[in-house]
Amino acid sequence: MTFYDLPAPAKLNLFLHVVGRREDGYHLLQSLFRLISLSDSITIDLRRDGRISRESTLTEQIADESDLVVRAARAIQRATGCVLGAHIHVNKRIPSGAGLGGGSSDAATVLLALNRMWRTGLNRQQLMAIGLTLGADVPFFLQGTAAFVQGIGEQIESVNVPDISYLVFKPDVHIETAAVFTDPDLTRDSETVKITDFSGCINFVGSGNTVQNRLSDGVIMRNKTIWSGSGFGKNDLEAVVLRRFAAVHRVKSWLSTLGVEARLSGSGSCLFAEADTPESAQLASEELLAKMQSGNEISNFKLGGSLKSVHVCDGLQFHPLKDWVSDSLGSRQVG
Ligand SMILES: C[C@](O)(CO)[C@H](O)COP(=O)(O)OP(=O)(O)OC[C@H]1O[C@@H](n2ccc(N)nc2=O)[C@H](O)[C@@H]1O
Ligand SMILES: Nc1ncnc2c1ncn2[C@@H]1O[C@H](COP(=O)(O)OP(=O)(O)OP(=O)(O)O)[C@@H](O)[C@H]1O
Repeated sequence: MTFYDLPAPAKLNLFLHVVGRREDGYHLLQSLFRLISLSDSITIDLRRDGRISRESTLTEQIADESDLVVRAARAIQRATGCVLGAHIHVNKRIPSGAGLGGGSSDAATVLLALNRMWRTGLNRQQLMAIGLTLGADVPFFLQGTAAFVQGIGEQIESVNVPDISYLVFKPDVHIETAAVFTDPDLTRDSETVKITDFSGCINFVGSGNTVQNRLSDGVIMRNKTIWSGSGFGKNDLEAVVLRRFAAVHRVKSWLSTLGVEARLSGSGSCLFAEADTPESAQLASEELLAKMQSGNEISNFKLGGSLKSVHVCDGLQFHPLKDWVSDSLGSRQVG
């Protein structure tokens, strides 16, 4: 049996506030997560010998036991006592060390797929409990919709987000999440917010009542993002990342000189900006890439080689495999 080309979509953190720190050093967050169409693709073959093997196009060399897809498969075997195995092939498209949650999303897709392939019968809550042992973002991917996420990733409330598109800018640097969270200058005491504090901003965009502007140099972008337009939200990790990683700083400044206010996702290195439609996102990306290639010096500022890639993607309302697991409780005991 083979499951072909299963999607593992990336996420963006539309805002990310650090509101405290636990005794074990982990930080308490409040973040609005959404899924985007930039996805890895995973193919899984059933193995009857119980072994878990993998191949991956991830350029970074990591041991099998560190790969989140292997860890996810072993975790579900352990939790259910399943004696079946799998060969997992991961085609990476989501940049890693980028704040897009690619590894966590791969793990979530493997949990959803193996639960079905092996007929282990776990429900969503049970998969989410296993997912949290693998990474803080895994439960979000298993929940499968945009969400207000609190704690270190375990408190998840579904929220409505508008159908808009995104440009995701990948600076030429890989960032380790731990390096950002341990920085002494990190803001750790942002005020806590409630869903009602920001839901108005989301509906404002969803109603089509948006601020869009053709900039004088021809780049069609939302001039005021929903967040800067409303003055709501920020990414508390961004100041540390901009100070420590020159490539991110350069890309952010270059975009800013073009009137594009991009924001960091997660602990970076990716920055994102919003566009009203897929067409305006595509057009903006082409215009920005043309500017980059022309090597223009804009406002006395050089981009240099700091921008590695630009991804045009759509916001997703649902994880494509959301319905692969039941929400009903008590279908199987874990342990
Ligand atoms: C910041 C986010 O990108 C938001 O989506 C994620 O929560 C990060 O999740 P992740 O990449 O899975 O991070 P992990 O591999 O769990 O954590 C790496 C390291 O970052 C720090 N860390 C991570 C998450 C968190 N809430 N507080 C932390 O202090 C810890 O030092 C941890 O050892
Ligand atoms: N399947 C995988 N795909 C990508 N990275 C993986 C995978 N398994 C393990 N890793 C390890 O996890 C590290 C970070 O992965 P990933 O790119 O998913 O996180 P990130 O970009 O920091 O996103 P976030 O912090 O938002 O979760 C990688 O550098 C790699 O060492």
